[in-house]
Amino acid sequence: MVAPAAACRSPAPASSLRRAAMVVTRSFTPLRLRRSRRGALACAAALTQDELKKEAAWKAVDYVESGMVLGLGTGSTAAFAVERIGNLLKDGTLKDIVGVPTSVRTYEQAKGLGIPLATLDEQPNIDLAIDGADEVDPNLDVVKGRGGALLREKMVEMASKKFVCIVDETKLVAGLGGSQDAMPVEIVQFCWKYNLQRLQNLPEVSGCEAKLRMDGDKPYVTDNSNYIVDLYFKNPIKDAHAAAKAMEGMEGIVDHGLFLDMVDVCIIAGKGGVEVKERK
Ligand SMILES: O=C[C@H](O)[C@H](O)[C@H](O)COP(=O)(O)O
Repeated sequence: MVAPAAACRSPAPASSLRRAAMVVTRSFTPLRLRRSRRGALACAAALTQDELKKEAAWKAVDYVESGMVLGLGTGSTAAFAVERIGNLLKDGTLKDIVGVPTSVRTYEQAKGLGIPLATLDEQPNIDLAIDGADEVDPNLDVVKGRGGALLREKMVEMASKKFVCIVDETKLVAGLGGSQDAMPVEIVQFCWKYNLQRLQNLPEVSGCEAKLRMDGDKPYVTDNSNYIVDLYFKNPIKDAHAAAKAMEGMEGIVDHGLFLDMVDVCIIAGKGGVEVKERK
């Protein structure tokens, strides 16, 4: 089942960007590990962050149907979804899946699991993308890219009819930038200091500290041969749409980790259970 080209998302019109998304909680499922009331308490308390990530990932795979073209996300949460898809293909529950990986890492994992793969050039119309996030705000706008895969993720997820984001509850923030951890920006290598300075001084992200991401004693290089500047905020970004627009207008900035108006469904696994939130 391949989505028609018209079904792929296009950037939201400027007028709708500042409107708060309507987000509804569609369902709340107690954790799968709960078997009895007594057991439930014991299990929930014992769940690690990785187990919560797996809960969210497995729930997202319920959206996968045979015949779909899938965007395969990157990161520790998405890896659980990729593994699950591989296993369901192996045991015959799923058939005729084609995966479009969002990083070399995910390509290697999916290939190892025997998932048939294609590039975005070969499969530009994706039915469903499943991926993790670093921060999720109440509108289901997210920060992505702490694993360095933001550019390919954004390309694949923009080309997807539906984007299901999977997180554990530690990723929830009141406003993007609020975790006081990195908001990544992918930049060209050429004169990177010039762009780092410009990012640091950009009024729309005022007050941030910009740092070149390192890999040991060398700059970190993305799958696309670019560098990453991580922006650290003391307070949440005031207007994420304005910040995104400002960065998109800068020469040498390839892309940024603000994924706005993109997530259709967010699956959040917490100690109490798994919550499914939908953007309407
Ligand atoms: O570049 C990495 C991706 O955007 C990841 O989806 C994101 O960093 C979340 O990763 P994790 O699931 O490992 O927390």
